Amino acid sequence: MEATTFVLFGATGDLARRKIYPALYNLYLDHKLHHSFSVIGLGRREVADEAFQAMVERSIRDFSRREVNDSASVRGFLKAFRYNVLDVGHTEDYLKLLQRVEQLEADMGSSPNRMFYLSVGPEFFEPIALNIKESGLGAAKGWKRLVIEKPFGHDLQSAQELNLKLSEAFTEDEIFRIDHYLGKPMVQELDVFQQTNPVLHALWNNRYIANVQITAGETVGVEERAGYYDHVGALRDMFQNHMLQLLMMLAIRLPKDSTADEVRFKKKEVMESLEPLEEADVQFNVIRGQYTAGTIQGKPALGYTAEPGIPADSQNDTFIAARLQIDDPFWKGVPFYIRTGKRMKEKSTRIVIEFKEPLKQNSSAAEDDIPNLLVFEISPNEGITLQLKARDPQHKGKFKAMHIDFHTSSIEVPEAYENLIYDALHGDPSFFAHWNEVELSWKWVQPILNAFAKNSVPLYHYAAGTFGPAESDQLLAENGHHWWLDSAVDEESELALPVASNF
Ligand SMILES: NC(=O)C1=CN([C@@H]2O[C@H](COP(=O)(O)OP(=O)(O)OC[C@H]3O[C@@H](n4cnc5c(N)ncnc54)[C@H](OP(=O)(O)O)[C@@H]3O)[C@@H](O)[C@H]2O)C=CC1
Ligand SMILES: O=C1O[C@H](COP(=O)(O)O)[C@@H](O)[C@H](O)[C@H]1O
Repeated sequence: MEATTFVLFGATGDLARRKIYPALYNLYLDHKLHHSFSVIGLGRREVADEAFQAMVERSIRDFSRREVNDSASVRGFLKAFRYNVLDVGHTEDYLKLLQRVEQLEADMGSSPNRMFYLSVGPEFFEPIALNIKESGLGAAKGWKRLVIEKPFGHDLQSAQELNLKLSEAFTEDEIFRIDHYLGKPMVQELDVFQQTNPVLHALWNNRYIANVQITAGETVGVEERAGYYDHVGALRDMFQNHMLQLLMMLAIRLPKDSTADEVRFKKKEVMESLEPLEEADVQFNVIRGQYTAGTIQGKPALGYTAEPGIPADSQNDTFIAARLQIDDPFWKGVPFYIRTGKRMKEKSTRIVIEFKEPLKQNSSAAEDDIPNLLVFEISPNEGITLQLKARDPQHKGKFKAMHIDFHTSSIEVPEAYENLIYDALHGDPSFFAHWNEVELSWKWVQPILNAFAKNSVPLYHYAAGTFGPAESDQLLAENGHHWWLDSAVDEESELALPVASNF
């Protein structure tokens, strides 16, 4: 890794405190940062370097996955941090920043490699990129990179406009669009499992797979983000980016040791093969939901429209489930079911692959209740479970579920932001969203946005603490399928996902 100046816009914000500083600290502890690595934090408020370092220290104490108890390490880490006042719209602030960056590079004797991280509201992405160009901050001899947070646009047109503007200041190779789901370790493993394991490689197609189910359930509601969330909804907040990225990562078929370019090319192919949804067909393939009052883990939860800051007549989607089809030789005929929602029964992101059962049509209904599944637990717990249908030795003629399990402990596993920041520092774009993917995702989602905007799709309600509206079950039932493992939290179920002993 080369010496780098990490220029952080939005250094006093929530994301920086909760994710970016803890990630940098863990990279530092793992000796994954260059000894000349330095950070210049930016924001409008006046903060002295020492006060900024104290803020960073608080953040790592509050949010690092590892205990912070070695004061020498903490001091060594904090030495890298400085702060400058910068208002996004003030061109003179960029010139002051340039002076400071150049001075720092000269003091450190390091090459002018600059990573600009935009941890600010999306309305600032464009002016910042253009000011970086015009101030000369982006004109040094070393490399420059732009790391940009979501949301990347509000719809297809705004995303295209934003991309055009950014490309005036940065080339595609220099833009690293963060989708933090791509940084989750289990997501980064998906292509490896499929490429390197001959069993999985052989089964990864429509001959053996009946359907794929991708769920990202959250127990939280809108929290303090009512203003943002009510204009965005589950479709833009989670589905267009994180959920479609999970679909791409699962569906790509890669040769061994693929390059970043190959990964991105294959992901683009998946998106191009996704059967488009006409606006008139949205109602048949997409379920729009909104939570009402309910109970989550024994605690009462307000309904969405009773949340502070949400209009009483809001039609916003807090849940979405969709049925998608990939029209390529590997996946044709395999439905991909995707759902995500707030205020659901459990916090869990997982992918469930249900295998076909050749003899199913001849078997009894009871036997049909035990499918052969491969489950990738992505977060907050991480693991893989293979559920096999087995004979029940205690009940002759009956079957039961047998589980083969692997789980990891969250302390050992790097946080998504550690992986992503490390990759961006190394210039590895494999786990960042290429513009092609982002544009194709918006294209696929646009008819749904249109249908929602016209209210031509029903808004179904679900009680907080459930798995979403009953209509989402119906969506799968139409194809003879069933959301598996919803019953994982139901102790009486035979399909209970075993709790890993080493968590
Ligand atoms: N928070 C999260 O968990 C996540 C956030 N994101 C994205 O990350 C980005 C940042 O989010 P978050 O940290 O929550 O936002 P916050 O509102 O907490 O922080 C915003 C930051 O921007 C700075 N800022 C605001 N206005 C200006 C301005 N005119 N000039 C310079 N700096 C300014 C603020 O500093 P000051 O007030 O000192 O100017 C502050 O540091 C957003 O794009 C968000 O969508 C993405 C995923 C998760
Ligand atoms: O990007 C977002 O993701 C979080 C969920 O992330 P996770 O890593 O906890 O699964 C979601 O709460 C938020 O609304 C969304 O903007």
